[in-house]
Amino acid sequence: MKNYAIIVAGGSGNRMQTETPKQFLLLKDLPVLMHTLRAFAQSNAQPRILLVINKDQQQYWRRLCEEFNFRIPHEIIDGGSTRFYSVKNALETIGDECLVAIHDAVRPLVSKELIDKCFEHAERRGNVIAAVQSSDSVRLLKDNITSALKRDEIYLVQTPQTFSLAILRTAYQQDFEAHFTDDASVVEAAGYEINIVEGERNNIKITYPIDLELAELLLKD
Ligand SMILES: Nc1ccn([C@@H]2O[C@H](COP(=O)(O)OP(=O)(O)OP(=O)(O)O)[C@@H](O)[C@H]2O)c(=O)n1
Ligand SMILES: C[C@](O)(CO)[C@H](O)COP(=O)(O)O
Repeated sequence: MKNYAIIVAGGSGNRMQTETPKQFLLLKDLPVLMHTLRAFAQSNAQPRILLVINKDQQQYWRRLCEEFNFRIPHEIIDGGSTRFYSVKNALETIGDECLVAIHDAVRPLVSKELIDKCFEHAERRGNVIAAVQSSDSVRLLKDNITSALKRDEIYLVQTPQTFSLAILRTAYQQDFEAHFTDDASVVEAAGYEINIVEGERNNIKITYPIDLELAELLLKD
């Protein structure tokens, strides 16, 4: 069975507050997005890579590929108005039954080992997401009152999130809801139980400027 990877890079990076969207910023002299694609290209799973980028940034990305002599094969898909619609656009281009890993372009430190582990678990169990247990104590704020949660029961969700295409197809037929912040929440709302595998502490999401500085420090030479 063929494997696919949907790399979502259709965001505008409002929280990062840089003129250039964060997925194109340089991380150790290479655009963030190229680190991410390289991890997937180096995995044993060897997925076909579908890269979701906003229409008005596609030309810029092609120019970057020339400038950096970036030759990893990938197909470019138009971005949507939210992450949900970006994923949906990519799913519509996949024909055959397969496993699909969905990954944030802005998690460039993902290892090929984690990518492969997610494909292996999804093959056996239908779906799996990478997540790490909270190392901080956590509290819930509701109706102006805070209460402690049991941190052993709290997982911080990462990507890859890997599913059989059949599950994703069903799930992404739903109407968009604001609480669909990742693929697992979409699939869960369609009635599936979500499986977790241990993610990686290094697999950070570049959201704020400090995350890019951290990624520079964490990236192995
Ligand atoms: N319409 C969108 C919105 C987000 N993403 C992608 O989803 C991932 C996670 O989203 P996030 O970190 O929130 O990125 P942005 O939406 O760019 O950031 P912000 O919310 O700060 O604007 C990113 O790789 C982003 O490019 C996408 O493909 N299409
Ligand atoms: C998919 C995700 O990275 C899992 O942690 C996260 O939900 C994306 O959230 P964002 O608000 O779009 O950054």
